[in-house]
Amino acid sequence: MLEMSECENTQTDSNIITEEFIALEDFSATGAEQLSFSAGDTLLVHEQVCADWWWAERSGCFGYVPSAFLHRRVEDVEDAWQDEEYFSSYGTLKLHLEMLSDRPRTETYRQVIVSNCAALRGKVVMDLGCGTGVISLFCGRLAQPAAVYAVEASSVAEHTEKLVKLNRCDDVVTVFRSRAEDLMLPSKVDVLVSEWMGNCLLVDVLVSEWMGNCLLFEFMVESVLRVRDRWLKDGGMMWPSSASLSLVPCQAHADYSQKMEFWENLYGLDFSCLQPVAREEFFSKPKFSHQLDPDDCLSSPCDVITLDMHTLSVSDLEKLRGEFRFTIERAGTLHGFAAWFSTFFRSLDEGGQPLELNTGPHAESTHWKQTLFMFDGPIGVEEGDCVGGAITLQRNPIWRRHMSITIEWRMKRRNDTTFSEKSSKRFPMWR
Ligand SMILES: NC(=[NH2+])NCCC[C@H]1O[C@@H](n2cnc3c(N)ncnc32)[C@H](O)[C@@H]1O
Repeated sequence: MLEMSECENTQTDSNIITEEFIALEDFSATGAEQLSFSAGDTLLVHEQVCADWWWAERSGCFGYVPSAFLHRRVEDVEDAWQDEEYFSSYGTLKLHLEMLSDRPRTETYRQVIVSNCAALRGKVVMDLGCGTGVISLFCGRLAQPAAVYAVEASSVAEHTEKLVKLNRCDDVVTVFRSRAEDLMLPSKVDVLVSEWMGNCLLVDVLVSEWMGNCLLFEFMVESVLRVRDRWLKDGGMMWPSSASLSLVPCQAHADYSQKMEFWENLYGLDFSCLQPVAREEFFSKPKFSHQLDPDDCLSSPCDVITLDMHTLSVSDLEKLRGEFRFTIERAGTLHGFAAWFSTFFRSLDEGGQPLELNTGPHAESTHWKQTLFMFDGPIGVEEGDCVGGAITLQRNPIWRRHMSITIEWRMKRRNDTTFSEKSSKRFPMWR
């Protein structure tokens, strides 16, 4: 990032304005003339002194701020939710085929309905984001609810109507083609069931063919919470009832070899000057759908963030932080961390056993697989070493389906008494 001194020599770039901007990320001032701020803060920019540094004000304090951390106010950004692209991606069968083909995922929801079928008798259920309606059909065919509201915003809802009739559930299941937040319903519901989870729990990554194979992100959990607050009866059940993000320090020799070491000797030629470019291109963002080999786990995994879906609030989603402390259980190479999620479904029966969908490396593989966060360089580790730190999921204040994940860590070698300096790496998803 440009230093202040270079900036002051470029007065010609100066541009006097008075415009509000939103901070995308936290910024900690490194000098008295700079102004610190947090993600989501509104800053009043008075002068774009040069391309990289602007003179701004926040709550009566003035200082230089890095322009890269700022974005025009959200109302200037059309469609911060990118709903048109998002829902269009679900209008074709491709993504529904992928989800329905995911046996552990779909079978878990079927098991939830089967094991609660007695308690579901006479209940009103909402299936939020029902897609083709498979969960609603499980309810209609395997239990005797009073009513099932199958809510789907994309055009796949036309097919869902037909599937409900074909499977003789139209006496119980009603399809609403609507964004769930915009619904007007005849009654509140006893159970709100939804399959909203994503690769890093909160954000699912879609390859949008509608948008020319560009990546799109879901952030469906906000819709689930808003609908819960409006339509779930007091004491009603959320399925999943809770969700947790798990993390483990891991090896990734294949990825490091194929993307980094690859350039060292290419047909007898030295391409190693491309390694910094490769690092930026391949390791600066999370690697989704990574199949983590259990033998590449260097420690036992731990749950770093747990969400109680009955009490979690939308504002909690802006920034979620979890701490971790791993003891390395066998010598190896620490290439980074792998993450995945688990969801839990409380029983409607008092004392009934909860059900779990675990998408980790030790469970049957799902379409999400795991997510790999690669460090810039590998770290040799020995049994007994310790890796401590924190993971932060910071939602993008502008692009509401986007977030960034920052991992901070320190190492303590087994014979040392103190931890190393803190290392930190931010992985944007996507802006
Ligand atoms: N686990 C995930 N990563 N996604 C699986 C569920 C996605 C389904 O929910 C629909 N959907 C998503 N958000 C909404 C919403 N707010 N209202 C209605 N349908 C929705 C979406 O169109 C798609 O059919």
